[in-house]
Amino acid sequence: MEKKSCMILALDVSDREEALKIAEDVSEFVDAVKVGYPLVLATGLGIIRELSEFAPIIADFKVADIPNTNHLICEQVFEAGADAVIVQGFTGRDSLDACIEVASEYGKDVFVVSEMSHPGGAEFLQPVGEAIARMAAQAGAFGLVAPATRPERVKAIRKIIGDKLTIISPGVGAQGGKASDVIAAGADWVIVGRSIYRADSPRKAAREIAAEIEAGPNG
Ligand SMILES: O=C1C[C@H](C(=O)O)N([C@@H]2O[C@H](COP(=O)(O)O)[C@@H](O)[C@H]2O)C(=O)N1
Repeated sequence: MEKKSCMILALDVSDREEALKIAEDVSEFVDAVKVGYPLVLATGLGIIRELSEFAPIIADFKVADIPNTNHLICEQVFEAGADAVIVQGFTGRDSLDACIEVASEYGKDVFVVSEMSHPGGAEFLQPVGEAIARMAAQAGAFGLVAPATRPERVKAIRKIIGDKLTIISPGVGAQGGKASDVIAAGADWVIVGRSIYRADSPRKAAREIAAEIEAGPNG
């Protein structure tokens, strides 16, 4: 993923035409589009290849099963044309290895969820987030998902992994996180959904957030 705007669009809409229109309208301001269950369950897996015309696609399926099932899921994800997949890390090293093995066969990337951005993310996952980050680095993952709502956690995780892994951070805007703050804390990309796709003009919203990132936290 080429870093231009440091922004990833979370395209959590459920209409195919709307998804394609928004992706086209904001494509110059985002470095990738994250597609998850809301859009895929509504429109089918083919949307991944359709959207890949506009940007690299991160398939956010939070893959979290036994190694064999993880292997089978990741094969389908990359066959569908995704450039990366988001997996959970709490299932342990063998399950993560299965995802990374498939990704390397396809020349694609794996992002591992270390900690989550919502309030419940502090209950069970945050206490083991740093251990998951270490495991992901040792396993050869491409990157981590870490919360833009807790920039201090991003800073702590960045300290652990150094520049070995890429950090993508959701939770900007609708969840209260600030894009420039979490980039300053050590994230490489922010993931933005509702603040863009619910805006009257998604293109204008994306341009404004990209400008905020460019200007920095004190800009
Ligand atoms: O901890 C996480 C993991 C997960 C992810 O990115 O993997 N996300 C996703 O990031 C997007 C934020 O959307 P919005 O809040 O900007 O509308 C949604 O697609 C969420 O599913 C989080 O929000 N927090």
